[in-house]
Amino acid sequence: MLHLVWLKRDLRLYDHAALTAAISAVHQQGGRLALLYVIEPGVWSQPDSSLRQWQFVRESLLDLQQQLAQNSALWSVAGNMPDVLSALLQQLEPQGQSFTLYSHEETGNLFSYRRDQAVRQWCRKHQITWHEYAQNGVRRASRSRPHSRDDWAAHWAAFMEQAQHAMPLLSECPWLPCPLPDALPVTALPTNLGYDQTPCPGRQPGGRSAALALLSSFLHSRGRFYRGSLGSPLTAEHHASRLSPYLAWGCLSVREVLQAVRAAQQQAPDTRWRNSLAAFESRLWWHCHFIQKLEDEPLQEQQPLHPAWAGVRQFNAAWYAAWANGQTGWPLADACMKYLQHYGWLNFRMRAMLMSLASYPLWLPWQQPALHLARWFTDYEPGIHYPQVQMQSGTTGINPPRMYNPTLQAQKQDPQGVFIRRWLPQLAQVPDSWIHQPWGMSQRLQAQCGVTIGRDYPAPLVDFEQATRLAREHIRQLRQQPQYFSNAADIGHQHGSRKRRAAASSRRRTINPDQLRLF
Ligand SMILES: Cc1cc2nc3c(=O)[nH]c(=O)nc-3n(C[C@H](O)[C@H](O)[C@H](O)COP(=O)(O)OP(=O)(O)OC[C@H]3O[C@@H](n4cnc5c(N)ncnc54)[C@H](O)[C@@H]3O)c2cc1C
Repeated sequence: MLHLVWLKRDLRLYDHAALTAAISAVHQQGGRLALLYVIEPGVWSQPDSSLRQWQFVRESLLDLQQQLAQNSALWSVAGNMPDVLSALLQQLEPQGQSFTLYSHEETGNLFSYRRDQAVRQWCRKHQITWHEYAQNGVRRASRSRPHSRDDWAAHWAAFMEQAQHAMPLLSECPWLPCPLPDALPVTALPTNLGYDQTPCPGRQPGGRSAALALLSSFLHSRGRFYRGSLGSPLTAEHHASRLSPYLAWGCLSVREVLQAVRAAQQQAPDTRWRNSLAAFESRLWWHCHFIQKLEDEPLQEQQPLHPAWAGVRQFNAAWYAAWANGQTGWPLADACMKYLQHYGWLNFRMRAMLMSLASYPLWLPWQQPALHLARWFTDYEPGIHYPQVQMQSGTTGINPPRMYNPTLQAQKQDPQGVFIRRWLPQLAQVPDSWIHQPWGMSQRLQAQCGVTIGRDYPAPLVDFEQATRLAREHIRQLRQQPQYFSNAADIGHQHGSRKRRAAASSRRRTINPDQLRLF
């Protein structure tokens, strides 16, 4: 019997529930072990995939290969997962052999959701057992345990307190060399997969070794200034943990990071440091809280959570292209888009601002902007991404709309225009007093600074005040639909965090309409 561990978004060996279970089955039942990574053309041709994500995954696999003992078996095979499994069974059956499949549960995009359904069907048809394990605080509903958010926080806390799975003694495992003729050594993996091929010269390197170094630098030095540094793209670059791609692709487990943070908190030399680490810990709770939303409603990738929002906004190809290429005329937004293109990462507040600008003043449907950001995020995590996108574009019905004013944000987060000038060199000579609103400069001043607005740098696509007034009016009308607030109450009941206990008790009956009118 072969015990086959299918690696997906869990590119590590440590704290790996599926690997631990497979090894324990080998010890108890006998048989051999292998790790499988499938390069699925379906995954890498999805419009949310990109070269930068693939490069990160490829580096993570190379790093993982280095951690394996010499004789161990990491198979990498290209193909659709059910076809790969069929080919494997064909090789094993003539020798009277079969296999058991082990993996983590994945809350991925709709493609991976349907792929997993196909794999489940395939396993049933061929009488192959597939064991799946949770890898974070997300809870999968089943017939015996229907979805409920009521005791979710307790479930999350219990999962995070469990002991981590130890690093297995790999040299003692009986590995099975790959019997599939078209398997590739990890060193020969393709180099250029992904739908979007935009280069990303500042991308974070993939792999657990890089992840551990980053975690250590965060816990022991950078993390001290975490709190208070997250809003500005200038400070967040250094003091945010930057662990997101390593969590998204599973080079680190959320549990190991959380337990490391708690240990560091015990030793933190001062209150500032302790508070920063506590703030960081709360983000790890959000991580799972958001992924749970997509787990419970996979169609969120395509449809608004609140049905009243379906088909409300109009696509404007020229405005979308300007937004996606950093040509909106709002300097901080454009600088952020250039920065994201270069680094594959952006701090939370600026992600929220970009999404909000697409959704309110530009009134674009969220789906295209969501795909654009997904492709450019090396840390693309569907379970965080789509619920965040829907939250920032107001389509959940349960979050008050946040219309980030790009000029006010720029004045606050980049008061001297250091970030703006770095990413928009055509504005390098613009004085501080105009750097956040260069369209207001006189012709003479423009000539003095060597920039012509409308030629070297665009004027804003729309007047922000006017456009957001219109957006508010659209929203006001939507909320007059008879079912609007009762639908919102149901959504709150299904996806709400239950963090505010007092509000939670009445949530089933109604959501306070005033809360939704706060903007
Ligand atoms: C429109 C939009 C899309 C987003 N898409 C993604 C995505 O695809 N992948 C992704 O990892 N994050 C996403 N985020 C959340 C957040 O912006 C990033 O997690 C964060 O900027 C990553 O940087 P960091 O690791 O330094 O974060 P830190 O502040 O150091 O946080 C540590 C970890 O906590 C989690 N986390 C932090 N903030 C949030 C949050 N607001 N919601 C949920 N989890 C959070 C992440 O796993 C993060 O790595 C999105 C936010 C917005 C507004």
